[in-house]
This record gives sequence, C-alpha cells and structure tokens, in this order.
Amino acid sequence: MAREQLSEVRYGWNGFADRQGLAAALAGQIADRLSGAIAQRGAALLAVSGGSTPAKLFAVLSTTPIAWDKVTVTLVDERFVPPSSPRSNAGLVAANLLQNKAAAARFVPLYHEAASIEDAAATDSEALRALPWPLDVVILGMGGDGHTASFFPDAGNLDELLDPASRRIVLPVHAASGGEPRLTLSMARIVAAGFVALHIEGEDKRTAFNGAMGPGAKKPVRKVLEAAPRPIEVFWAP
Ligand SMILES: O=C(O)[C@H](O)[C@@H](O)[C@H](O)[C@H](O)COP(=O)(O)O
Repeated sequence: MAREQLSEVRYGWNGFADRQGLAAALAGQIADRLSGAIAQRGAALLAVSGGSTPAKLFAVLSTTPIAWDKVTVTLVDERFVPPSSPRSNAGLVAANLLQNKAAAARFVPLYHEAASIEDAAATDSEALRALPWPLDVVILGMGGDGHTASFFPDAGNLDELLDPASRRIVLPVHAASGGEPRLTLSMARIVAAGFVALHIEGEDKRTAFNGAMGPGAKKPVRKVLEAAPRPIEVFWAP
C-alpha cells in the first residue's frame, strides 16, 4: 500500500440542510446508543463538549424519552472557571441539557476549586475512575484551528494530550489560544467510546475540517480521527 494511503483517515460524513435537522438526527442517534448501553449493562456514560455549537442539540436531546436516571453525563473538557461563569461548560450543560426529561441524569463536572489545574486534573482522574467506563457516546466540537476537546495546537503538553496510550483520565491544559487553563478528557478515553460524533456547523468549520483532512502538518482533530478504532461520525450543517 502506498505510504500516503497508510495515513488515510476514515470518518463518516453526515451533512444536513439545516441545524435543526442535524440536532434531531444526532439526538436520535445519541438516544439510541444510550438506550442500548442501558439495556446491555444497566447504565450509560455520555461526554459532551461545550462552546456555542451544541446548545440546540442539547435542547432537543433533553426532551428525548430515554431512561435518563441511568445516564451519567460528564464533559469532554472544561474551562477552569466555576459553573457560575458564562465561560463554564458545566453551566452550558446545566442550562440546556440537564432540563426536561434529561434533568434525571447524573452530572459529573470537571471543574472544582483546587490549588492548581494540575491538582484539579489529578483529583478529577481519581474521582472519574469510578464512572461506568468506557464512554458510550462522546460529542466533540472543533475550533477553526483544528482543535477538538481542549487539544489546542499551542498546548504546552500536546504530545501528552494526544497520547492514545495515556492512562490518565483527565489532563490539564495550558494553551494561550484556549483562554483560561483547561481540563480535558484524555485522547485514550475519548477514542475508546462506542460512538464518537464530531459536531460542526457553518461553512468556515467545514472548510477548516476539510483542510485538516488534507496534506500538511496534522491538526489535533485529525490525530483524534486517526486514533479512533472505529470511524468517527462527522455531523455538519451550514
Ligand atoms: O470548551 C470548549 O470550547 C469545547 O469543548 C471546544 O472543544 C469546542 O467544542 C470548540 O472550541 C468549538 O467551539 P464552538 O462550538 O464555540 O465553535
């Protein structure tokens, strides 16, 4: 096989005419996966990203009739701010996802007060070890710079963040482009999920994604797609 083919990245492309159609379809797939996990092992584990993209998806998912009392929700990543901050992903999830039927879910945050973000990541890794791993569903977002989760291209510990063999669950991130210091699930935990969806919206994000799939230095989002044992499903609407 030609060398360039060896680095070929596999993913599913799910394009929609509008964002509401994407939210309905993706929420349906998430609900099916969570319900399947509950039927199989009595519990389901979901990790969602923050930012601005997922609010509409969260609103639709929150009204989906599944056994939410058997679902644990956590975050793919979090800014090192309290839930009261407008920058908090936990605040976004509380206001948009943990409502309606999904209010019955258990939420496990990443942020808590700590002397340093390194201490917070270490405490998180121990606290989250008791969750019903592996993740059944992960919802990733993507920035225009090709970051996903908090795997920012300018992160000082990017190699550690992208290490598929890492035994850590939560890692600290210092990256100027990420704003505050961040806490992020490790690559290993993310790609081990039964279903990973990359949710992006708008022409700029599609252009950035296509660029990341092309030749040249590999952006973090491409490294995640390549590390995933099962093709990640990309959900896009204009
Ligand atoms: O904490 C975060 O910001 C996210 O987890 C991050 O990875 C996000 O998914 C992308 O930055 C896209 O953000 P937007 O949806 O705001 O474009």
